[in-house]
Order: sequence, then C-alpha cells, then structure tokens
Amino acid sequence: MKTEELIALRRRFHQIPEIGFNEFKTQQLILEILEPMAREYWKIKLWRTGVLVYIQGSDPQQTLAYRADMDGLPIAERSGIETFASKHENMMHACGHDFHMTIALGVLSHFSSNQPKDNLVFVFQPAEEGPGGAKPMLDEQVLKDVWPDQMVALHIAPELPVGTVSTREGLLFANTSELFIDLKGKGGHAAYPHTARDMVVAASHFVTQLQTIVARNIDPLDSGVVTIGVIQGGTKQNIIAESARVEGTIRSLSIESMTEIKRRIEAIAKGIEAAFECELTIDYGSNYCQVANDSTLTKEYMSFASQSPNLDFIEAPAAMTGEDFGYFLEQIPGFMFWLGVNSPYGLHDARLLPDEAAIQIAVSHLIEYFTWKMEQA
Ligand SMILES: CC(=O)N[C@@H](CCC[C@H](N)C(=O)O)C(=O)O
Repeated sequence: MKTEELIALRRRFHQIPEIGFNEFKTQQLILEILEPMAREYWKIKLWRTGVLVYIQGSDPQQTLAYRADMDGLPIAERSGIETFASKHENMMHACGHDFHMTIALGVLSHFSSNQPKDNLVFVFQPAEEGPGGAKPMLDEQVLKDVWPDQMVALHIAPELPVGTVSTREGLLFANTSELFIDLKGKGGHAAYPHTARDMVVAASHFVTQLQTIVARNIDPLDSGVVTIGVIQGGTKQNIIAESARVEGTIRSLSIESMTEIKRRIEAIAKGIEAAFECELTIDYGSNYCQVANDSTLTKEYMSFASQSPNLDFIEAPAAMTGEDFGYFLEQIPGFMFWLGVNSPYGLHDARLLPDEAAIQIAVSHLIEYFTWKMEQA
C-alpha cells in the first residue's frame, strides 16, 4: 500500500471508534480491505469482533505473528481535526489502535504480493482497553489452529519522535486491575444530615484515603498506581446522596504489590463502612498481567532495530501502562515495542494527534524485520 493509501485507511478507522467487543464496523472495514488482498494460501477467520489472518509460507520453518488491537475509548475527541474526526459521539481512537490496525494491513498488503517463506499470522484483537480480548482468544480453537512460535506487537508512543522505536528486555508494562466500588448509605433532605448517611462525603473520604496506599504501603523501590477516573453520586444539590460509585485502575510492577494494594483497598473500605455507617462493594473488573518481553527475542530485535538505517532505537524504561498483549506473551515468546509518533498530547488524551508519517515507517520496519527473521530460520 502506498503512503497515501495507508493514511486514508487510518483516517477511516479513526472515524469509527467502537468500544471493546462492539468493533462491528471496524471488523467490516478490516474485511473490506482484506478482500482484494487475499490469496489461495490465506485463511481469514473471525473470532467475535476480531479477525485472524493466516498466510501459509512457501517453505515454512516457523510461524510469526503480529497483533493489532481494535477498540476505541469513551472520550469526546478534541484533536482539532476537521476532515476525519470521530463520527461516533463521545468515542475516540485515543490510544492509537487506528494506527496499529492500519500498520497490520500495510504489512499484510506487502505479503499479499510476496508470499512469505514462513507462515504469518495477523491477529486483529478486540477489547484491549477492556474487558480484554487476548485472554479469551488464547483459549479458542481459531488461534490454537495457527499457534505462532513468536508474536510481536507495537504501541504508539506520543512522547517519542517519528522515526524512533523503543523497547526493553523483560518487564515493559505493569500488572493492572480495574476497580469499581459501589457505596450504599441512606438518602435524605439536605437540611437533615443527621437522619441520612451521605455517600458523597463517604466517597470523598474513601478516594482521599486511597491516596495513602502507594505513598505509605508500597516499597518506594517498587512502583504502584491507584488512579480514580470516575466518581459519581447524588441526584440533586439539595438531596443527600444515598449511593455513590467510584471507578479506577490499579497498577504495579510486582505481583506482590498488586496483592498489597488490593489488601489495603479492602481494609480502607471496611474503615469507611464503619466510619460512615454504609456498605461498600468492591469489584476488580478485568485484570491484566504484566507485559514481559522475551529476553532472547527482544535482544535480537533491539540489535536488528539499532542497525536499521532508517530508524533510531532507544532503550525503553518500564511503564505503568497496561496491555492484555501480556497474556499472549505468557504463552508465546515475543515482545512489544513503542513506535514514536510525536504528539504533544499523550495516550487517552482527547487532543492526541499522532503524526501519520510514522505509519509507513512502521510498515516498512515490520516487513524488514519479518523478512529478516525468515532469512535467519
Ligand atoms: C496502552 C494502554 O493505555 N492500555 C490501557 C489498558 C487498560 C486496562 C484496564 N482497562 C485498566 O484500566 O486497568 C491502560 O490504561 O494502560
């Protein structure tokens, strides 16, 4: 695919962001693009809203895979784009999955006119932002039938310049857990607080006390995050709120710290129940394991990328982002790397504006990498 075609395709994806396991239009667009590319040695399979493409190699010694995530986020776009902003109200591709899918299709387009020596699998995976598509997909026959020997994924990095890639051996992304807490008290008239159990006050204390966990309970040499992204409660300014809801995410580098954070959340919740005479129900939603890059393959890739004449390679620090690609890496050796897209605004920001020049760079880089890997086998 030419650069202009890749950019046009990315813009089509950008206009139709869909929430996890609702990527129906996205799936259709992928199938539309794949249709003229498919060859007799290709198999295209659907899994829920995802798509798997298997390309039989001409003389296969191994099966290499690339994973692209598909879902958007519930964010009202403020990127300033006039011609191709999201058409879905309060939805945005604010985590680069429009880039990830376009890059996959660009690489596939190359292998449509050049049959690879080894087998290739392209996984378009739904629901990375939640509730997680990787874990259930790993249990499905559709993936078991084409089980890869190695798997690679990339993620856009707004803070890195275009023309750079970055990764590290071992732990790249954190362990994560979602957090949903419902508080139930007793509503009442604003003028009679003593007859009620106010959940706006209880939720405020709860959120404030959660801030002590990372500061006071986690080893400063480890890392943890407790972020509350949503706090809801009440119906009117002069009615005491009977209920409230708090939603967030927990992150840690070590599994021990994740256990400790959850233990402390539960203890603080009990304290809030006693102090404010209410009930708290905790739901941890979906949990993602860490993204741990395979040492040998990552070292080999880092050496390949460092020698690439068209790219700069930067060694990455570990990040507190989460990614369910970690589940693939638990069972299939591989790695994830960052792709520089130079946006002044970061991931999950309504103003994210990645530079589209990075798309062609990534397509060429992955074609070169896969071709080189096949020559080594
Ligand atoms: C790369 C990225 O931004 N990933 C998301 C993954 C979300 C996991 C889950 N829904 C949670 O919030 O814990 C991230 O927020 O890091």
